[in-house]
Amino acid sequence: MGVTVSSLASVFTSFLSAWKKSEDVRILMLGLDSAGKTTVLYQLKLGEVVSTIPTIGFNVETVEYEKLKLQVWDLGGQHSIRPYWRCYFPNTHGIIYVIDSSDKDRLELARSELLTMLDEEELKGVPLLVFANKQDMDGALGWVEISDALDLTGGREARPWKVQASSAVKDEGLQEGLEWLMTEIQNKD
Ligand SMILES: Nc1nc2c(ncn2[C@@H]2O[C@H](COP(=O)(O)OP(=O)(O)OP(=O)(O)O)[C@@H](O)[C@H]2O)c(=O)[nH]1
Ligand SMILES: [Mg+2]
Repeated sequence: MGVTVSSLASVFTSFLSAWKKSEDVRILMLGLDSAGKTTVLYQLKLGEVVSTIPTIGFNVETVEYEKLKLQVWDLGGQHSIRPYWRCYFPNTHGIIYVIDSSDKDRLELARSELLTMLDEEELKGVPLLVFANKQDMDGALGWVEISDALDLTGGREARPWKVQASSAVKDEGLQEGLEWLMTEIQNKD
């Protein structure tokens, strides 16, 4: 027999990597209501600021990133809708968590909703990008302060994570954050 186990394995590996390249990457975008998720989604998709209303349910859009098609799910963040976030957890490749950096009163709530979500088995090890959004607003906390407040270091978070300063209305920090997330997702495969 001319076919060895190792040559079979290498054919299988190249098949897998070709398949993965063409496969959609599924990104879940979450955060409290009014954090700016829908604004981020359409800034990424269209390169413009759209006028939004609170999302009831979800928006999903295909965002092109290099040669990949990202399927970005933007879920409504209102209190009554948050219990449904979990329905979207399976098969997630990357998480974007959006925080309104000017909403200091709800930073602790944003943190606890994030930690509850990260405890879910289905999201184990999935890379996490946090947008410290609305940096253009007076009095917004900087990304370092947001990062300290979230306190994601330590054993609890066995996943790659990053806090990125952003302004969805000014299109600042979004591409940088997405680039980091995609590198992590691709390194994981
Ligand atoms: N100043 C400023 N305003 C922003 C920014 N991002 C979003 N907003 C505004 O914040 C408000 C809420 O934005 P949305 O994108 O609808 O928020 P959301 O997170 O989708 O909210 P839900 O759908 O209720 O979960 C809108 O008035 C946006 O224009 C930002 O970076 N800076
Ligand atoms: Mg929305």
